[in-house]
Amino acid sequence: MSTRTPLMAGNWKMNLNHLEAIAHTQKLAFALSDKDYEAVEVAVLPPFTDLRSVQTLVEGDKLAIKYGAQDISAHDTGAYTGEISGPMLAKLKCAYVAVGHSERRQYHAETDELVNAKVKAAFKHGITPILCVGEELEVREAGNHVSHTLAQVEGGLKDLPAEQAETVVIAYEPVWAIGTGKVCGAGDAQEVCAAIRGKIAELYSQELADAVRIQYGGSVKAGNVAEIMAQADIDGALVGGASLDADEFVKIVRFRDQ
Ligand SMILES: O=C[C@H](O)COP(=O)(O)O
Repeated sequence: MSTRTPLMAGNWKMNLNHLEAIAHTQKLAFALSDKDYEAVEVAVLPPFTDLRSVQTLVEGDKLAIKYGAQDISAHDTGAYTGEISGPMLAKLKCAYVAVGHSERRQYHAETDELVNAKVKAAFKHGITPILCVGEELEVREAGNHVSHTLAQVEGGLKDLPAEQAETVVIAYEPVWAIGTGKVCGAGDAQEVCAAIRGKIAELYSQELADAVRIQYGGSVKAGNVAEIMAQADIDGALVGGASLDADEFVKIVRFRDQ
């Protein structure tokens, strides 16, 4: 297990309307205690339409839960119908934003170049990007998963100054393990996460790479989180489906008890 503070983030994807978001966040807040927040940073990534409600709840009740968005526009303002900008997310005091999630890459044809622009847009507005990377099944079967993922890391971090790179969060999510119930073996996940840290060391320095948090994502549940978190280069989880069940997500946050 690493010495970096773990980040457990629930990516709700396109689930929960704003009323459900309030109820869900309240349930998490009720279950989690100071002891949990001392050991783990907890974040939720609701849909855009829920963010104001979650912000109101978190600020009103002074909750320690962090929140963020699932995507960000590369542009600050302008004629970009349907997009949500960094200044808008900053105004909602988002701490995090997922960038380059495989579902954005797959369904919205996001390239490494666009993902890099979004990473920079997040930092420009004081929001920490969670840069998502990972290979499709055919890439893994061809044995190219490490080089594929490292190219995404390099593309996503291109021209990023060291003071920003050291605070970025990387989420390694093998696409074939997302929402499928197929978990990447903890050792296999560790292999790629260690390679990601090595790539960051090559791009910046070992000291900087040692500070970066790398999450694993892909069918994380209470039943497998302890083994995943036992790996030296895994510093948290980006949780999809299981984060929609408050009791399950709390168990994931309490991975040391599982
Ligand atoms: O962002 C989260 C990941 O895509 C993982 O989703 P999952 O936990 O439903 O497999």
